[in-house]
Amino acid sequence: MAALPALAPASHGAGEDPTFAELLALRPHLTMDPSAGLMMEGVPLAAIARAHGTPSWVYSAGTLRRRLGLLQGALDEARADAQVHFAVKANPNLAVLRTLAEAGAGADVVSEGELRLARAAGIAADHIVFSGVGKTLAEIRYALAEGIQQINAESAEEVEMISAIATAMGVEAPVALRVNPDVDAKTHAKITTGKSENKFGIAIGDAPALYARMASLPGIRPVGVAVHIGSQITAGVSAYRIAYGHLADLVRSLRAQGLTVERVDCGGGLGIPYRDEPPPSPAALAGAIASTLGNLGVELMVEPGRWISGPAGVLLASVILQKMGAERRFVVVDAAMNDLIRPAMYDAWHGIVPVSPTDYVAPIAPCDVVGPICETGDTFTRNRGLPGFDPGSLVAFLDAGAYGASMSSTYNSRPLAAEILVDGDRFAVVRERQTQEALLAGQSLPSWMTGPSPTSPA
Ligand SMILES: Cc1ncc(COP(=O)(O)O)c(C=O)c1O
Ligand SMILES: N[C@@H](CCCC[NH3+])C(=O)O
Repeated sequence: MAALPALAPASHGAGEDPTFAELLALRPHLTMDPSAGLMMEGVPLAAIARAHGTPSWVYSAGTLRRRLGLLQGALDEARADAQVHFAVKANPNLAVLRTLAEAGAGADVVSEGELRLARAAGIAADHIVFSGVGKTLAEIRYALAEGIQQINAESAEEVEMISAIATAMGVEAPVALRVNPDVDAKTHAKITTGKSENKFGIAIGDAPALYARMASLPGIRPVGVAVHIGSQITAGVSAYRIAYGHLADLVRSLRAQGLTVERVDCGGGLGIPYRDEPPPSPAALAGAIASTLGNLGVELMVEPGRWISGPAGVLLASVILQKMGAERRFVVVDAAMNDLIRPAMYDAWHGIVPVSPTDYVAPIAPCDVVGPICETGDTFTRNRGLPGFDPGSLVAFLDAGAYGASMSSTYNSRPLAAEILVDGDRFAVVRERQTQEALLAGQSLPSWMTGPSPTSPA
């Protein structure tokens, strides 16, 4: 094996990446113990890797509860009295959902699968909102049969579909209209949802006529309006305030038409600091809600995903090897873009910290951290200052509790990673690592193909 060049110490100065200490200081559930190494709550991450292998997603139950409580507290403080509905797409793990449900969260779902998960986690149907731009007939039927709290309709066409299904079922569908306020949330283009060019919601100018139509249709009970302007919003709360202001005007004009508006769904999108972004605080969001919608006498709800679960999770991975390329050092880990796709998809930055205490005192030098997948895009970071790792060293990718496991795939026929919940000094596997057999399961060969059965040993 070619010897690696000596690693020159690299300093983290102003404008550079945050240091390990800075990253950990902002994530109180992660601490560096001089003998046990990186801990999540009371559990050494090395013990989890020993017991259950890598790559593994590890979630802090305490952090889930704490962040839900902080958000709820900020809303209460601002007198924005809103129900918190966790956006299940951010983290659909059953144990995560149960943790949040026990702490009082409802759910925002976008598919029958998410609805079933939320119900299985113990969230009552009348605490669940069904969002999404393309719900199928079967999904709408299922949601109504469950007794869902609210369906957020996103088009005139969908309103007609819901009316027909509800009428045939002999039920009344509680429907809110998701409007598109044409507001720029100043986030990544792939995750902005409130601009007129985006596929989401109906143009706010078309809302009064459609809401009136909803009131005249059989099988529909118009309950209110909804908005969601994008995700990972870190440019302050001014876009929220503008969107909510439009929503408040809409509520007033609907009421002036004699229509009933009971509820306003304020959406999600509150960002988190992955690197050094200044995120809007829950208090600022709560203030924006209270100042625009607070005196309308409507029930309020919010649908955050990332803000609650993102910081609560890490992706724990092992270094397979280090190699020197022609130009740079590559740290090859056993996690890949099939596990955490955010860097490949959005050029997202995730903190990467070592687990072993010795790696905290070793000199650091720039490297690229990559996975084993056969794509150059399978790169978690470029030019990151990290120590020289021995094979088997553990690293943790931070803020992987939202849009991590939920967006993972089996690309390159890599099994889905295990998921583990930490609560105090306990930890448990809450989703088993997918087996190699499971990867093959469900596949079959057509009758005209000959040869050995795919499930018999070669
Ligand atoms: C309708 C809806 N609500 C809530 C969310 C949750 O977003 P976030 O995780 O950014 O809070 C999303 C995703 O952006 C969404 O599409
Ligand atoms: N999946 C995206 C966010 C999209 C939110 C979905 N509404 C991310 O990882 O940042």
